[in-house]
Amino acid sequence: MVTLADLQVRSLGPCTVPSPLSHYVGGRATNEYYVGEDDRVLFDDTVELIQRRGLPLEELPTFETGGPRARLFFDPGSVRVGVVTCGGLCPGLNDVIRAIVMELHEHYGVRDVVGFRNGYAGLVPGLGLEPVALTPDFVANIHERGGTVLGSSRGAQDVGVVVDTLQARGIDILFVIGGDGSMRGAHRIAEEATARGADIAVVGVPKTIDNDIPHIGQSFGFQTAYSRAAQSIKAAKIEAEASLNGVGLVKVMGRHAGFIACYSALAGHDADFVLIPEVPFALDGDNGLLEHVRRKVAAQGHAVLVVAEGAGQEHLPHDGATDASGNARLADIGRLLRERITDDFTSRGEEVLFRYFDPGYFIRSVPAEPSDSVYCSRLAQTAVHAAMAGRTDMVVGRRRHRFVHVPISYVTHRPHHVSPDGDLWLSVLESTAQPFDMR
Ligand SMILES: Nc1ncnc2c1ncn2[C@@H]1O[C@H](COP(=O)(O)OP(=O)(O)OP(=O)(O)O)[C@@H](O)[C@H]1O
Ligand SMILES: O=P(O)(O)OC[C@H]1O[C@](O)(CO)[C@@H](O)[C@@H]1O
Repeated sequence: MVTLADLQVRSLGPCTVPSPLSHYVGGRATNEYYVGEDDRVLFDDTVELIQRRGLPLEELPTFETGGPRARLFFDPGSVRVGVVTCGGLCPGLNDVIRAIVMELHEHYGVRDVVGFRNGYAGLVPGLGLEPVALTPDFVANIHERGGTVLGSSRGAQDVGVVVDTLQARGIDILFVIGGDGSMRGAHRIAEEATARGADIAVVGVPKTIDNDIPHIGQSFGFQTAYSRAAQSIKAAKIEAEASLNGVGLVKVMGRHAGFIACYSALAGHDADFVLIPEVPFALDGDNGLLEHVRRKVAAQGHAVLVVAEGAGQEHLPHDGATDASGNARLADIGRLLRERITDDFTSRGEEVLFRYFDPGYFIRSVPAEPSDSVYCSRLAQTAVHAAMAGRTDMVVGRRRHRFVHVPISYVTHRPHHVSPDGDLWLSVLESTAQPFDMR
């Protein structure tokens, strides 16, 4: 008998290795084309990586190609599917939910899909969070709204209890839409299911507006988020320009990575300073930020700063506080900069008009823009194809225009960072290092 274990993604290993896919339950999707069962993608950046490390050519890592398989592991007529969204919000969550439901319904004829409410908490009995039936009617217009119709949450859940619930409800496939924490949770659920001998496919669609997930190209919702942040920067510019000695500061999200700050600044060319977690900066002294801001205002009459929330943490006291999921609570760099810049001008007897913008929750709660919407749908479709073909413990991603299957462990190690020197290749190397070292 074929089990999920026979069908798993093996992204590490020689590209000549025969596919592990050799037995199937049967069935066909109603798609017009099928991905060859052995199709794998070899990316040139990984070739370069391996060559730099001096590893033999036959160990090149490959990624399984995403797309519909001709033969399925689950019977569309009887498969039961669950969907859950966890962690912080992100534009496009509803698009992903909608596309999962529609793909299952339209292309596979799957009728039994439920949404677990408020993240993994919805898989814990006794909290009054009954799953909701996800039908085409229910999801028809949800993409027009920001947020997630399923709700979300942070905080720890017992993986044993979660798998108990999946088994009790007869769930065969669980789609997890969430960030790195959610993917760690998904991995543990997949492991626990395997340990119990339960054929439950767990497939992730990675999410974060911070865009710091390695191996998947840009994360969905990021483009919408930075486009909106760019509007705040534009507003800061207009306010600062119109004032005598105007200083505009825009604080955006980005705990560990400054992608939103950088891309939103690049989108409008209105920012004079962009501060990101990847680049420490001095506040005081001749080469400190305060002096640079003062000079910029003296030269052009105003200045605009964009700061990612994780930047400049070295200048702030930390109390070790964490959120419900154990993520460190950052100290407020925006407030510190407002105080220090204002004090700096005042202490010199100079006037300053400071305008502070924090579009954080606004930019992540809006509906996805069209390009993100399309991307969400394609990720969701890839996830459905993978799950129906019996893949588990994996996420979907788009690397260099190809939709691929990526083992979860690839995306939970070493977040992707802005490469301050512009060396994208090196940042790929960094984000790739951990999985390779694990071999
Ligand atoms: N290390 C972990 N092991 C198992 N499960 C985890 C782990 N970390 C988080 N989770 C689960 O994933 C859920 C979401 O995690 P978290 O709050 O860190 O958000 P996230 O998925 O990282 O998204 P975001 O990018 O918005 O922070 C938690 O509620 C928890 O159930
Ligand atoms: O306030 P919340 O909901 O915990 O989320 C904030 C965090 O979520 C993120 O957007 C990641 O999803 C971080 O940049 C940010 O610090």
